[in-house]
Amino acid sequence: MPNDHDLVIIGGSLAGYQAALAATELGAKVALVEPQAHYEINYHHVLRGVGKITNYSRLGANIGLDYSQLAAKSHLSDHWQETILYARSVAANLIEQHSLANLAAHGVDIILGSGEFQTSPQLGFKVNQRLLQGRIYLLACGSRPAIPDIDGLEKTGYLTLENIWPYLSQKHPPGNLVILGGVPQSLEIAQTLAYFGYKITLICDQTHLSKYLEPEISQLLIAQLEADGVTVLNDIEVTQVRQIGDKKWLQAGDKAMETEEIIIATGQQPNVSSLNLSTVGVKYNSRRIFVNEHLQTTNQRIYACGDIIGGYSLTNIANYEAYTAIHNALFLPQTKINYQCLPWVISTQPMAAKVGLTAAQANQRYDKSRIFICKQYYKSLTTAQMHNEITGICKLVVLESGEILGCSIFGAEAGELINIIALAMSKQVKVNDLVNLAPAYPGFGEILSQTAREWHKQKLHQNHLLQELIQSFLHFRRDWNW
Ligand SMILES: Cc1cc2nc3c(=O)[nH]c(=O)nc-3n(C[C@H](O)[C@H](O)[C@H](O)COP(=O)(O)OP(=O)(O)OC[C@H]3O[C@@H](n4cnc5c(N)ncnc54)[C@H](O)[C@@H]3O)c2cc1C
Ligand SMILES: NC(=O)c1ccc[n+]([C@@H]2O[C@H](COP(=O)([O-])OP(=O)(O)OC[C@H]3O[C@@H](n4cnc5c(N)ncnc54)[C@H](O)[C@@H]3O)[C@@H](O)[C@H]2O)c1
Repeated sequence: MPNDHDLVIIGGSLAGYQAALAATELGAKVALVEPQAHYEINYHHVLRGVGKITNYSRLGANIGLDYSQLAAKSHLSDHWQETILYARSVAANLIEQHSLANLAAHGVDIILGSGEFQTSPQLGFKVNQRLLQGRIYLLACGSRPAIPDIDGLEKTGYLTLENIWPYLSQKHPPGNLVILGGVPQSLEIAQTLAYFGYKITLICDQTHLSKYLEPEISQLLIAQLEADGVTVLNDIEVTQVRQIGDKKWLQAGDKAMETEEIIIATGQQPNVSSLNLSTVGVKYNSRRIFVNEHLQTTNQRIYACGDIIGGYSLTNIANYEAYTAIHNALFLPQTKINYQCLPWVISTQPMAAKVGLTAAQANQRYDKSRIFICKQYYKSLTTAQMHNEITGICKLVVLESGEILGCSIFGAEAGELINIIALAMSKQVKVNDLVNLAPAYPGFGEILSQTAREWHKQKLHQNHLLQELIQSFLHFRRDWNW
């Protein structure tokens, strides 16, 4: 029996949206199933922009400008409601830009609702009494918070990163919050709320905030969060939670603490329960759906992308996976997923950004003697001094051949700079080419060429023969005026 659609996409987030648009533009017949009319926008990026303003007025006051009144007046908690309203208006614009109506206008068959797979009479996805029959299916249904098994937590109640905004938008939100878990979004939200005068305690059960960060960047990030007013308790596990009166009480290591609300941010779990996946032979566990390197699930006609396949819970990664899946689904499943050159950021202020391997990961994969670690600090940059953005570091992990294995940056513009390295890595540009980059001056791009130059220095330092050769050559030219 012929299929009605080339592709049926289940889930209409940004990744599902982009996949539907890309496939339609290629001429495919696409249906998209999504239970909600609007996709969710998180406010914290917009709020952080406003939060920065007080930081600037504080800086003005620090250097003796008559900003003291402004700094005092602009205590942001006084303007919380207005700022939330502003964030909502930005969100509304973004929602309109990525609306399902927009997709429908491009010819995508939009079905509002949630459904399930069935195998009889043939493979299909049943939603609102309608059976969608696609040649290929793409699962992009995302994930939801995974709640840790902590004594008393279910009874006491909690919020998650997904449902905090309606709660925090109330007229008198609580001023004292505990965030449990060090995922990128929890760090960003902790810092943003601290800008607005919230008393935030961030608890993470590991020594470093994340296993993906270079240890020195993790330390700088913790120091920055603390400087912004977040209390960071790392290497501590929360074991018990209780409600006492109108307060919540937590046992974290040997510390007992009281808070008004607990926000859980300890990882995600895939949205799989309602899809009837076992009937169609799609295997999964509590963390993810299993996919091969072409993003096919254990049923070859069903692909998956984004948070539902676990791994990196980030929008840019979900979008990359969506494009790869579309390509494989519509044509031949030949393109392999490769995360090596994909950048990711933690959008704190300043940002932490990374692509490729950390030094520790490189040391596990290669002989240590073949690896060069090049570091440079932001304080060495003219532009960093000019803009008072001197907190920061850039770290490059390079193979002896000059191949760039990875880069981690913490500092101003890190989220943009990392894209240059990601492109360099994907095009196999060597570290030498970064030395010759000649970035605009003054500018933060200088940190890349300065860090790359460290590779030259280290190479030369190691090679005594070359050092002597260069010395003799220069000596010869001086003496012979040649
Ligand atoms: C608070 C928060 C802040 C974040 N901030 C950032 C950030 O700043 N930068 C960044 O890169 N990443 C961020 N992320 C992560 C990012 O949102 C996800 O990695 C990304 O959205 C994953 O895309 P996805 O398509 O897999 O899933 P989702 O975006 O979760 O979308 C899944 C979609 O599927 C739909 N759906 C669910 N169940 C079904 C079903 N049964 N049938 C049909 N449809 C279904 C949902 O309604 C939803 O529209 C943030 C996440 C959170 C929770
Ligand atoms: N963390 C990052 O910097 C980062 C970067 C890129 C991608 N990701 C992706 O984000 C997702 C989650 O990342 P992860 O592997 O770091 O998180 P995870 O799921 O292993 O744990 C989430 C966080 O909560 C903390 N935590 C868990 N239980 C706790 C408890 N009882 N008390 C206190 N803290 C507790 C963990 O230490 C960790 O910081 C993964 O899909 C990962 O691939 C994370």
